[in-house]
Amino acid sequence: MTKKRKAVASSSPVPSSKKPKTKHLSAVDGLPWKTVSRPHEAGLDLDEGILELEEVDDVEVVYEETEAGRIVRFNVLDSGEREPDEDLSPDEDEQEAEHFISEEDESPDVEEVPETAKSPSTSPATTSKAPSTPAVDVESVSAWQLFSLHSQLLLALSSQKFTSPTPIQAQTIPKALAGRDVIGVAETGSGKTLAYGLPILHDLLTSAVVVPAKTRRPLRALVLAPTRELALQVSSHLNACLNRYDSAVKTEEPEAGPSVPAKRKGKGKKQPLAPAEKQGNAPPLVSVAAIVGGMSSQKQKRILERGVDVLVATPGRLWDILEEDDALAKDVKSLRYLVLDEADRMIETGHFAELDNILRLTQRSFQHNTTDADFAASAPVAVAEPDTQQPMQTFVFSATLSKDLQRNLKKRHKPRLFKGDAPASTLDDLLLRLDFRDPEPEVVDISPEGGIVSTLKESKIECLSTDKDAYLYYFLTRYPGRTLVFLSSIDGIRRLTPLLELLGLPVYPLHSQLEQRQRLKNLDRFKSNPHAILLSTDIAARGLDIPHVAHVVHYQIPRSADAYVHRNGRTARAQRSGFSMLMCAPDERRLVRALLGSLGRQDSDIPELPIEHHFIDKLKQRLQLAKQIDNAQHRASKATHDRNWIRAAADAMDIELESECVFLHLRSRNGTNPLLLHTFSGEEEGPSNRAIKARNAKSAVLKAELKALLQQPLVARGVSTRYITSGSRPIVDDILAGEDHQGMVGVRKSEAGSDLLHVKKAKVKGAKKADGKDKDRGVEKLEDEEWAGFGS
Ligand SMILES: Nc1ncnc2c1ncn2[C@@H]1O[C@H](COP(=O)(O)OP(=O)(O)OP(=O)(O)O)[C@@H](O)[C@H]1O
Repeated sequence: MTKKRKAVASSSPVPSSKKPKTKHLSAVDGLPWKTVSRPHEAGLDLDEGILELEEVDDVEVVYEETEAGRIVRFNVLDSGEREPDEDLSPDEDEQEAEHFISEEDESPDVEEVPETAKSPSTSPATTSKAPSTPAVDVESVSAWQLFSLHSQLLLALSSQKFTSPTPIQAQTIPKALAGRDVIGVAETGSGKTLAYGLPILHDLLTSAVVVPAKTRRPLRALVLAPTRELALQVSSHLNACLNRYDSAVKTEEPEAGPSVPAKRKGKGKKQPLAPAEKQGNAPPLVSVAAIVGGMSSQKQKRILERGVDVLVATPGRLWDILEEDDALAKDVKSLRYLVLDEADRMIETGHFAELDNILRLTQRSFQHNTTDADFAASAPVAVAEPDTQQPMQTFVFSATLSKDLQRNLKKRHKPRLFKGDAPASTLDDLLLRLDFRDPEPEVVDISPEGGIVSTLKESKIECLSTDKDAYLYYFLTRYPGRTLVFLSSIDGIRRLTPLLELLGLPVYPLHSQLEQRQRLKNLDRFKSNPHAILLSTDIAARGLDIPHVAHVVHYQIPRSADAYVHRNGRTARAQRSGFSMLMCAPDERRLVRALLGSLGRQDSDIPELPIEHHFIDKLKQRLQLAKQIDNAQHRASKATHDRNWIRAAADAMDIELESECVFLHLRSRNGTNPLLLHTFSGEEEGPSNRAIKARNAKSAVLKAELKALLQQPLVARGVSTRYITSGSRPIVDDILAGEDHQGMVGVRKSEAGSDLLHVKKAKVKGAKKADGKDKDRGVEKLEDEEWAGFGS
C-alpha cells in the first residue's frame, strides 16, 4: 500500500498573540498525522496511485547540531484550547475577540441531542455533541453574517474566498433556512450548489452528534444529479465546506458510561487530544458521499453500510442499490432534505423510471398507504432510527425551468397521489410528484432573458459540414485556451479525437461509452492543462464547474435551447468572461433559427467570428494528411484485431483454420438479431503479416510528412518572414511588443471576444461612411440592441 505524507510545517501563521506551547518530538511517526480524504474525482482512490494520504499541521522543523551530528526535531505547536487568560493578557484577549468569533459566540448554546440520536444505537452512551469549531475571520465573511450560518461554514466560505453570497444564494438561503421548499432558477455558474447546500449543511452541523465508528448514520439529505461527473462535483463542493472542520475536530472514542456533550464537558477545560491515529480515522461530524454508476459498487455499498448524512447520487445507481438495501430505502422514506439538481435534465437521461421510483419512496402521502414491512429487513449494523414524522424539505434547482412549469407548481396545493404504475412522461409530471410540503413552494427565478449570462460573448461560423473540421482546427489554433467542444454523437468524437491528436493538440474525449475511470481521468487532464481541448457529448453540458474554460464550441447544433444555454454555461461562470462559438452548416440554419427563436432571440443576434480564410487551405492540407494517417492506422489495427478475433473464435470452437471453411453466425445476447455473418477459411485468415507491415510503413511515411508540415510556420497573407519590417503586413512591432501569435506568423495575439468587438466597430464605422449621419444613429442603435444580449 502506498502511503504518502505531507507535512504542513507550521506554515500557517500562529497569531503573535498566541504563545504556543510546544512538544518536542524526534520521531516522525509520533507526530499528529491526520488522514486526508483523497479526491476520488482525481482517481486517487482507485486501484493505483496513492492509497493513503496523511498530513500534519502546526509542526516546526528544527535542526540541532549535536555531538553525534546534525539531528532534526519536530516541535508540535499546541495551539489547542487554552485555559481562559492562560497565555494572553486581558488586552490581547479582547483584541483577539474583535477579529475572531467562535461557534459559541455565533450559535445558541449546546443544542439538544436531536431525535435521531435517541435510538438505542445513538443513545447518550454512544454519542456526544459536536465539538467547537476553529475561529473564523469575521471580516472576510461579513456579508454572510445575516444568515447566521454555522461557523464551520463561515470558515469554509472564508477559506474559499467566497466573500459574499451570489444573488441566487442571497435570495434562497433565508427561505431554505426558514424551512420553505424552494425552486431556484438562475443562470449557469451562479452558485446554485451552495444555494441549497449551505442551508442543508447548516442544519446538519448544528444538530450534529459525534457518531461512533460502528454506528450507521441515518441518511438525512439526498441530492439527485443527472450525470456521474456532476454528482461527484456536488459531493466535492459540499465536502469542501466541511473539510476544515473535520481536520480541526478533536473526537474521543466513547467510553463506557454516559457521555457528556463535548461542549459542556470541555467548557473552560482543556480537551485532551485524541491520539493521532484516532483523529485521522475519526468519523466526520457530517459526512457527504457520492454514489454513481461506473465505480466500485462494493466500495459504495461499504460507504452506505457505514451510513452518510448527505448522499449525492445519480438515479440509476441509487435505484439499483435501493432495490437491495432496505435500510437505505427506509432512510429515503424519511429524508429531511431532497434536492433535484438539474431536474429538467434528469428526465432526458434514460433514468426516468428510476427517478420516478425514488420519488415515490419520498412521498409521505404514499408512505401512509404503505406498510413498512417492505423495508423491514434488519440493518447490518445498529441504525439510528429516522423520524418519519419529520417534514421533508424539497429543493429543485436548474438554470432552465420554464415559466409554465413554475406556474403549474405554484398552482398545486397537494401532492398528487400515484395512480397505477405508468411513469410520468414530462418534467411537469415529474415535479408534480414531488412531495412539496409547502402548499406554494417558493419560486426564485432570476434567470436572465434568453438564458444567456451577461459575461458571455457568443459567435458563429457559417461553413459547410465538410469544412467544420478545418474551421474547428483554425479556431483552436488561432485562439488557444481551455476549450470544450460539444458534439452530438459519440462517433463524431471518436473520429475527431485521433485527428486532432495527430495535429499535435492536447485533446481528450468524454462520452458515456468510456469507462468511468477514463472519464474522470480525461476530465482531470482537461482541468489541469490551460490549453486542453475536451471533445464531449452533452454529458458535460450540465452543471460541470471546470475553472477557466475559455471557449465553448458547438461543433454540432444543440438539440434544444436548454442544451444551448447549459453548454454555454461551462464558460463565463461566476462572473468571469467567456466565449462561445456555434458552427452552423447551411442545412442547420433552420435549426439555429428555431433554437434562438425559442429563447426569444434572432439568428442575427449572434455575430460571425472573423476568419483569416487564407489559413484555412493550409490547415485543410494538414487535416487531409492526418485523415490519411488515421485511416491507415485504423485499417492496420482493424486487420490485426480481426485476425486475432477470428483465431480466438476458432480456438473457442475448436476449429482448424487451415483446413476448413466455416460459417460463423453470431447472435446478439437475446438470440434474435444476427450480428455478423462471416465466412472464412484458412486462406482468409485475415491479412498477412506482410500486408500489415506495409500498412504500418505507409502510415509512418505519412506521419513523417505531417510532422514536417506541422513544423512549417503558418504565415498570414502579405507577411514576409525574411523581411519582418516590410511586406504588406509588417510584423516587427508585434514581435517586439510580444504580441505576435505563437502559431500563426503575421497574426496578433488576441482573444476571440475582442476580435468580435473589432468586427462590430468596423461594421459601425463602415456603415457610418456609407449611409451618412442620420442612418449612423440607426446603425449604432441596431448594434447596441444586438449587443444588449451579450453584455459586452
Ligand atoms: N458566494 C460565492 N462567491 C464566489 N464564488 C462562488 C460562490 N458560490 C459558489 N461559487 C463558485 O461559483 C462556481 C459556480 O458554482 P455552481 O457550480 O454551484 O454554479 P451553478 O449555478 O450550479 O452552475 P450550473 O447551472 O452550470 O450548474 C463554483 O466554482 C463555485 O465554487
